[in-house]
Amino acid sequence: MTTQTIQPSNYKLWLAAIKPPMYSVAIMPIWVGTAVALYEHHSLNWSIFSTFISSAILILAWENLSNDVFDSDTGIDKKKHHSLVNLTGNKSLVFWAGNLCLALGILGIGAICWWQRDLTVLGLILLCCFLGYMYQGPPFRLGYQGLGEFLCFFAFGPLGVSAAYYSQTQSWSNLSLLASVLVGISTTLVLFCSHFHQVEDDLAAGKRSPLVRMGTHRGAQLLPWFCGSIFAITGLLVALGSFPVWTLLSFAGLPATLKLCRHVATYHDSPEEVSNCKFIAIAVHFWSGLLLGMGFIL
Ligand SMILES: C/C(=C\COP(=O)(O)OP(=O)(O)O)CCC[C@H](C)CCC[C@H](C)CCCC(C)C
Ligand SMILES: O=C(O)C1=CC(=O)c2ccccc2C1=O
Repeated sequence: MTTQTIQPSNYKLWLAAIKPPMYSVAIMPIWVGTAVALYEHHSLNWSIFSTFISSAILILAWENLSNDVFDSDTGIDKKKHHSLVNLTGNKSLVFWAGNLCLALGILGIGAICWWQRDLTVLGLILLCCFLGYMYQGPPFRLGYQGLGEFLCFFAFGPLGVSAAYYSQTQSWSNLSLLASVLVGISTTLVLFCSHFHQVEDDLAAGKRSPLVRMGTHRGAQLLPWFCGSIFAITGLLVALGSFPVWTLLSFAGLPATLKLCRHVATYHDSPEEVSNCKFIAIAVHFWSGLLLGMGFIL
C-alpha cells in the first residue's frame, strides 16, 4: 500500500505566496495618517491619498518578494512550498519583479513630493524601506536577531503614519504621532503572530525571533497584554480628551482579539493549528485600524 501526502493545490500555494490580506498592513498607516489630517485640517487631497495607497502596496510587495529571495539565500524557506522562489524556481525573476515594484512605489512617492515641491515624504518612506531591508537583507538580517518587531513598529507606526499626515498637510502633528503608536503596535502584533508556527524552522536556520527566544508558551501569555495595550491606550486617550470619542469604535476589534488570544493559548505549540493566527491578527489590525480612522472622520 502506498501512502499519499496531500499537497495543497497550486492555486492555494500561489494565494499563500501572494498573501492578499497582508496588504491591509500597507494601507492602514496611510488611512490613519490621512484621517487625522482630515480631522485637524478639514481637507483631503484624493490624488495624494490614492497615489500613497498604491505606492505603499507596491513597496510592501517589494518587501515580500525580496523576503523570499533573501530567505532562499539563508535556507530558512527550504520547506516553505509557498515561497515565490520555490514556486517559480527563478530567484532572479522574483528579485527583479520586487525591484520593479519598489521602483514604481518610489515613483508614486516622488510624484507626491513633486506636487508638494517638498522631499520630506520621500525621505520618510526611504527610511521605512531601509528598515524593511535591514529586516531581511545582508549584511544586516536584523529579523534573524529578533529585532524585526522593533523595525516593524517604527516603519508602519510613527514613520509611515507621519509620512501620510505630512503628505496631506506639510506639517507635523502630535495627534497623528499618538495614533501612529496604535498602528505600530497592531502591525507588530501581526509580525509577532506570524512566527508562532515557524519556531522549529527558524531555530534550525539560526533565526532568533522573539518567539524562538521566549518560547511559544510565554508568547501566548504575552499576547493578551500586547493586544490589550491597543485598547487600553485608545481608551486612555479618549478619557484624556486627546482622541475624539468616536475612536472608541475601534473596540469593534475586540471579538477578533479574543479569538486570537484564545486560539493561540490553545494551539501555540501545534504549528499546523496555530499557523492561521497571523490571519486572525490581521483581522484585529484591520478592524481596529479601519475604525480608529473612521473615528477621526465621523
Ligand atoms: C517581510 C515581513 C515579514 C516576513 O517575515 P518572515 O521572513 O518571518 O516571513 P516568511 O515566513 O513569510 O518568510 C515584514 C517585515 C516588515 C519590516 C520590518 C518593515 C517593512 C517596512 C516596509 C517596507 C515599509 C512600508 C511603508 C509603509 C508606509 C507602507
Ligand atoms: O509574510 C508575512 O508573514 C508578513 C509579511 C508582511 O509584509 C508583514 C508586514 C507587516 C507585519 C507583518 C508582516 C508579515 O507577517
